[in-house]
Amino acid sequence: MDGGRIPPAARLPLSTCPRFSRRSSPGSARTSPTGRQAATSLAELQRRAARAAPAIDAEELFRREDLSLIAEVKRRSPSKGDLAGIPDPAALAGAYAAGGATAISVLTERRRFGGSLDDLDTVRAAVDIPVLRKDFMVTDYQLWEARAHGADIVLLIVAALSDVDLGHLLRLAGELGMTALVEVHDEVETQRAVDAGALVVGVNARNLKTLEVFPDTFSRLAPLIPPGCVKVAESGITGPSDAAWYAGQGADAILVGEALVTGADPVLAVEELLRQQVAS
Ligand SMILES: O=P(O)(O)OC[C@@H](O)[C@@H](O)c1c[nH]c2ccccc12
Repeated sequence: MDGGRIPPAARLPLSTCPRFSRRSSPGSARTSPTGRQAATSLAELQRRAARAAPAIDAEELFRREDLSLIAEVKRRSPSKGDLAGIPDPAALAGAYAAGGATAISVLTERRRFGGSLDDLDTVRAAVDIPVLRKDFMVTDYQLWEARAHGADIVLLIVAALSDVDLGHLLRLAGELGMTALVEVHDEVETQRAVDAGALVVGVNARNLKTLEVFPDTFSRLAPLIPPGCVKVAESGITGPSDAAWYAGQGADAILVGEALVTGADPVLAVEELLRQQVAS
């Protein structure tokens, strides 16, 4: 796949995916993928990736724990607007790690989520657990960029990718030593993820079109995911009882953003999520 090629946009609503938005945002040339690509060549990123510390094997860590927690650094979301200022992403990530999080997810998309690659750098420098670059990853360039900035995990959203591109990016992530969290929303996407060879499948309970959360999505799709895969429940997890419920439904990991960035004490919140009792 050509690093600069724009994939079919039709499957993801424009409101959710900034890359496909028709509105141009002033002053974004440096922060948009094409702007960054003009400033830093792929060859330069590849040199930086070669110098970066090797990626941590997050997939293996997810398999080791009863329930792993991926704790998210997220300032804003399209569904909720402003969530938290997060003036010190390093401190927040450090708190998550101190509470026992298995990995940290960092939103790097700017316009809708208020994130940046600077946030990724800051968090990477602050913690020694795996870091997920959370963005709409559709090109080789973005994967190399993630690795050059020290990411261990990348998000691949099935709804945003053709089968060919999904398979290609999954392979490239593996070649770069990174774990791919392959995100699905329905039965068809789950089958596509499995067919592509995904080993870590994230079930996002948030409907991409309406942005509503449907917690039953995980229990509906989990049986379609082969037992050898790591199953991650994503979105709308508000506290320990939700964590317990997902653990009881067979989730190996949960991904939590809003509840952690809006809470008072992130160390305690992470500890409580992980102390959950599996609901019988
Ligand atoms: O803040 P929540 O409801 O706990 O959700 C976290 C995470 O699942 C959500 O941020 C997310 C899941 N998939 C995404 C894709 C892009 C941006 C964000 C996301």
